[in-house]
Amino acid sequence: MEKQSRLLCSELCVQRRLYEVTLNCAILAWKDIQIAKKHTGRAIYGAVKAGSYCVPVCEIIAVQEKDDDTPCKNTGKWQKVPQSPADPCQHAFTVFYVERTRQHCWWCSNVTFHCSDHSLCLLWVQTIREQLALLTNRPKSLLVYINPYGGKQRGKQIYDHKVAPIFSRASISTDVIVTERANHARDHLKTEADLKKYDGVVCVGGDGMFSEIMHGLVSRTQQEAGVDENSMEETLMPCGLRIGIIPAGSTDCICYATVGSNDPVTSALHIIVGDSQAMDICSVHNEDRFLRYSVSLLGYGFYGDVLTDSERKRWMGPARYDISGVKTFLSHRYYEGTVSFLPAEGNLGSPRDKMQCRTGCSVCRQSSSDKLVSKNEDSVSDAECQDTWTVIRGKFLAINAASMSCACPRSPKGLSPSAHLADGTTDLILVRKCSRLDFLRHLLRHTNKDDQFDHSFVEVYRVKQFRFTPRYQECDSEVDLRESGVTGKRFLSQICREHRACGCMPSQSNWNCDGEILPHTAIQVRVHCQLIKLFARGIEEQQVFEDPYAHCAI
Ligand SMILES: Nc1ncnc2c1ncn2[C@@H]1O[C@H](COP(=O)(O)OP(=O)(O)OP(=O)(O)O)[C@@H](O)[C@H]1O
Repeated sequence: MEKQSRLLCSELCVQRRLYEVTLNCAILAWKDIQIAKKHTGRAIYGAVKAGSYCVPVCEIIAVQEKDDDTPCKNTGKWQKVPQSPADPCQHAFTVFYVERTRQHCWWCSNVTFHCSDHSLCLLWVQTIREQLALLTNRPKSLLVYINPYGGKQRGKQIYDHKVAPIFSRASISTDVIVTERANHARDHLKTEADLKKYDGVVCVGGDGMFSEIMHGLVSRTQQEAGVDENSMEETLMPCGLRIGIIPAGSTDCICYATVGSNDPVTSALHIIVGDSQAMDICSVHNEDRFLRYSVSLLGYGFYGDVLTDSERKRWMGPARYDISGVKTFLSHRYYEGTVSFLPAEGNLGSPRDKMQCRTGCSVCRQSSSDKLVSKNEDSVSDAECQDTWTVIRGKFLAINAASMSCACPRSPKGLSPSAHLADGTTDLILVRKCSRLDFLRHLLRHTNKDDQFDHSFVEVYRVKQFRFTPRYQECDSEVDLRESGVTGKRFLSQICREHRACGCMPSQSNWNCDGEILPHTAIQVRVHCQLIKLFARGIEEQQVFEDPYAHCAI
């Protein structure tokens, strides 16, 4: 058997009749190693037909020596390669790798190489393992929280059947905690978890569960760094551990917007290959009190009302959002108040830029970090920008701040298609009072390709900070000056100026903060650039999926 040791390269190449494993230090080539049939699907078949095939070794998940006495049971579809007496292939190893399928989904595929020489097989296995061990961005130990009640209550089942076997295949050790109550994961992360033991934290659940994990991790990091979360002026400390999301909720918006699908296996594979996607976080304060963090949508008016109504209909399951949506649309309520904001620098683009990348593909991430560098070089501190605050007063059907596209299966482009995950900004969308028909036209554009901002009653700004004060609280401050008694103050603050005679309650909505209702309507919001990292890579461009050479990662 001829062994060759040449070239430096990080690829495993398969060529027509000569199969070569090309790893970091050597190409090992043997003519008698065969791909075990074309049973793993069109990727390998296409590769053999096309004549050559190369993709980075970094998307190999694992390699396993195959015990020839045990028939391969991986998918149930596998057949052992028939062995002829003239060509006995008694030894084999299986490479597990990422295969891209449709709609941004990944699949764990495998291919088995057969060889007559046992020591050769072992050398391949050992060399591939050594190369995998060099990939230090891959997690080896994870802390997993499962919400057994999220979505259709299948979180535990999804983890046990779809995710745990691939983690184990990739030799990732896990500590699993099945939550027993709301905020169990957040509190555990904040106070008890021994985070030094782990390379990442994984949540199995929906957006609410992700929010718990994110709050726990961000708060813990600030505590350890001695940062006061109640102060709007403090610069928050970025978290060291990455977060993985295994989708098992009702909407799974954050997973969808960062990975491109809500498929648990795809998310597990992104965790295994050690992807990293930075993400901005908005802190929300009411005066000097920290309320919550937000990563996706802060919505007052329409989206606040939909959430408030849907919370009363939890028993309906995911259908509650549709019913509450229709009800809220028909009620057509508008709210008065003042929005003030600090616009982002011009080089960070505009929400009306043509959509290029929804979430930060590698190209976009690069350009974004370039912009961030230039921003730092300019040293434009928030303090220097204080005098550029813009103030808008009016009657609004909706005030939305989208820190990411908020794309989901219902709205494939999302609320703000060009919003970037990690550029330190949020897109502030103001929908002014308009007719029901106009508002319907605007809402429908979330579901098609038309420009949803192209209406006279819609304004959109890319901002770094914003504040909202509802009209009745503006009255409040005026009343404060005149009233000295606390009781009187509280009473009058509830009464709308125009309706003093009738004493009716002023019209007010709630803020929907990533699916949670905030207890205050007057809020101050500040975007913190790249505060956390996810095990994700943004939505890959479609060509990656359409390229026949990119279907498999070996
Ligand atoms: N063991 C538990 N019992 C009850 N509630 C829990 C438990 N664990 C977590 N929770 C809470 O359940 C809420 C909803 O969970 P989750 O986000 O996983 O599902 P969902 O609401 O169906 O999905 P989505 O948020 O994507 O719409 C979260 O806010 C979380 O705090």
